[in-house]
Amino acid sequence: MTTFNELNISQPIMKALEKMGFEEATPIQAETIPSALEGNDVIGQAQTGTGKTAAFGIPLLEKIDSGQRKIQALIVAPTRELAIQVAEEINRLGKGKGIRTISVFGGQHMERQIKALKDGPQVVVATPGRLLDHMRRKTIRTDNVQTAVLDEADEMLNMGFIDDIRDILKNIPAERQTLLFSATMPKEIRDIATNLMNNPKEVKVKAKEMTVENIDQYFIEIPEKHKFDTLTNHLDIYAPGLAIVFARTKKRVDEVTDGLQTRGFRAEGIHGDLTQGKRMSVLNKFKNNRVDVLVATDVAARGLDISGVTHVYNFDIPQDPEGYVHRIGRTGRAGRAGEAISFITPRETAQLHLIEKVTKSKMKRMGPPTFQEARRGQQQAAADKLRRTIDKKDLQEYHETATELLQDHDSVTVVAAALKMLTKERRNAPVNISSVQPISVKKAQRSRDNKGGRSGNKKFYGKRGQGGRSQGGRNQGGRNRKGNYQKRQNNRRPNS
Ligand SMILES: Nc1ncnc2c1ncn2[C@@H]1O[C@H](COP(=O)(O)OP(=O)(O)OP(=O)(O)O)[C@@H](O)[C@H]1O
Ligand SMILES: [Mg+2]
Repeated sequence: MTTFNELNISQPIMKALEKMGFEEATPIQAETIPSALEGNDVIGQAQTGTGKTAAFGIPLLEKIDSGQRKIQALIVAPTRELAIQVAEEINRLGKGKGIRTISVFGGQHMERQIKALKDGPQVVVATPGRLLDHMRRKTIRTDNVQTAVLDEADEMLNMGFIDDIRDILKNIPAERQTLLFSATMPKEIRDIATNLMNNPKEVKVKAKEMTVENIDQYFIEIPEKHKFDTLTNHLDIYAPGLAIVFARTKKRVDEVTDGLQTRGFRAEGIHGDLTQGKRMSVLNKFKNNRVDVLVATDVAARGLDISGVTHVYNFDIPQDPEGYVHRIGRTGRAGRAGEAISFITPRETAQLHLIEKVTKSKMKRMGPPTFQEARRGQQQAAADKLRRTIDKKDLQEYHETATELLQDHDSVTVVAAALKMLTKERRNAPVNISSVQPISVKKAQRSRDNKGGRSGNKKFYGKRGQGGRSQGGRNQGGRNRKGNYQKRQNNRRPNS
């Protein structure tokens, strides 16, 4: 256990940490902060939800001269919502030191961003495409940048973003400190990373599995055409707090969302074809519990820190193991428990095994829940409602009517009627989801075996998403909480 005190952190930042409820440093923070404070380049790898943001945020903030209203640190993140979220956390950490952090990303008015940039923030968090735009327009000047950070580094150095990242780094003074963080770092990507850095220290928090151990992982083997009913049955039985459902394409996200709404769930979809305004409003509703199920492409797979997510569903199995790690890492954050349920079609069992092998974790088989079990789940939810009402103990004025009812009927019948009225009748309208090809493991495996060469890699990763440019980020979130944590995770690319 390491306290922040032992890490030589300045008073204003210590105060911020206290305010945020951080009592002790997480392992990745304990291991990277001292090295980064010494000025080293660092590659930091630790599981999802283990505080990597503060691990790079604290050292970069310590170096900033808040009297100077010039950009001194640049953080690059793959999606807009993540850029927003990271900026929020860095702002919280740096506020007491008078440091201002803003985010800039595609899909937002340039003029508005230029105005914010003129205000003299010392830290800018950006998606790559928009950052390059600002660099070309000289609305972002890099002469005073001392620290460059790639959050979700393996994603940023992947096919979609690598060219932009090279251009960005070329424009930042060579004496800079470079910090790279992610829950996953495939070897071939690490090699690329090392070339862009100055003798980096590699810190990998040791963990048995790549995934977080407090996430219970399950798989359900089912044919494609039964996925949707299985999903709604499962949601009924286990009544998650907040759930994220990952689907492979934007079209499937739309279809699953529509289907869930038809069946009475408070669901919304998020993917890269939506306007930025819509993306933000959907995410905000999800964070404020006005939406219970977020259906998403991989645009929501990385980095997002939303408290209250208890279940992650892989409606479609991800294309690579790193993607799996990041997706399921949206739950089980900062030491909390979570569940991940992956739907596997019979032809995708090889992909399941590949994921298990690479992540060194095991998914337990679960039978598909039946409609009867789902009905029972709905009744349980009604019974819970009844129990909560009983607990409130303000039923006096109903006693007389209740007694009358019990004179005419036995108590079980009366309670059964009340339950029937409270049970959410699931509209069982048929829902059709257009089918997709099963994931072929051969392709993924081939490129994995073809280590070393960028071309092999390209083939593998090239599938996901085209063109790295401001695909989009998003998300904010970042809530602080006390105490315990856990870690690790993996990643993939927002093709949405
Ligand atoms: N030392 C700490 N003590 C308690 N909570 C912390 C601590 N450090 C970070 N947190 C909280 O833990 C949560 C996860 O942190 P963060 O988003 O930085 O994780 P991450 O490692 O970047 O995950 P991912 O790999 O998914 O991006 C956040 O809500 C953050 O505020
Ligand atoms: Mg992160």
